[in-house]
Amino acid sequence: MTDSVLHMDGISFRRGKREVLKSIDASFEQGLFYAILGPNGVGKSTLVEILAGHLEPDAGTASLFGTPVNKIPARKVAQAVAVVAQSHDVRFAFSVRDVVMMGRHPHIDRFGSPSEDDFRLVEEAMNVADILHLADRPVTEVSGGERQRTLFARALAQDTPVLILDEATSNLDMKHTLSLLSVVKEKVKRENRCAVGVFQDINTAALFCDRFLFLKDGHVAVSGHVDETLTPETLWEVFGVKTRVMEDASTNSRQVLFSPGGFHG
Ligand SMILES: Nc1ncnc2c1ncn2[C@@H]1O[C@H](COP(=O)(O)OP(=O)(O)OP(=O)(O)O)[C@@H](O)[C@H]1O
Repeated sequence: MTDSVLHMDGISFRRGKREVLKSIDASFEQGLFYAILGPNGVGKSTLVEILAGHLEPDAGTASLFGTPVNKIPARKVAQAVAVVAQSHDVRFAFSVRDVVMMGRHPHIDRFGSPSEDDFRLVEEAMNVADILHLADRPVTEVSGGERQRTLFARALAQDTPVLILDEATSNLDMKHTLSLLSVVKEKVKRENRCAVGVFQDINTAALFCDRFLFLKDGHVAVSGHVDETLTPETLWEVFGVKTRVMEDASTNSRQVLFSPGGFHG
């Protein structure tokens, strides 16, 4: 047993005949922002869905604050873990404000109404996600990126110690990607929270995350500090792409250069 916020112990998960995750061990601690990376279909979303308690592993245990997630009532899990997934499954025409208020539901008594604090957190989250001007619009009638920011705001309003981002910024413009991930990073550092994000864009992940976890063939291929793991060797091993990795002094972060034909040498 560890004192990690989230812990995966021997997690395996099967989709049909294919074993997607094969005995994965991983720990996620407070005060750190983790990036999960790897090729399409490798199991990144599956892994975070197991962490969030949305999927039951075939073997192994996912724990939240030392207790198996599947032994914790869903409402308690929702008080501790907020998830921002990609926004295509929003089907009902709730207003943007009502969707953000849904983030407060795990904290409001079943027959109670939102308190002043709930309303304040909702307004703050909408402000951070830059959607105050959309508050009364049906969420089905805003753009894909605006809907994504609504789901981001909902998770921020949920105000949990753990935040899981599943390609949460993939369809956001640069400005909103930078501002929302800055807010997440600040919460992780100032408020000692834990964030775990699935990213396709390695350079965005490198700007904000402290630790990388690369998946390949159902296993954790490489994991650790960004400075130690974000190397041309790792990117070749995991993605089969030749790259250059540069140290950017102004942001103090590593950035990857890609070339269509690959770099040689
Ligand atoms: N609902 C589902 N039913 C059956 N198989 C699924 C389902 N969702 C995903 N899979 C399969 O499980 C495997 C892992 O999918 P997952 O979505 O976790 O991968 P990922 O690494 O997040 O991929 P991507 O980078 O493409 O988003 C893939 O082979 C995928 O085809």
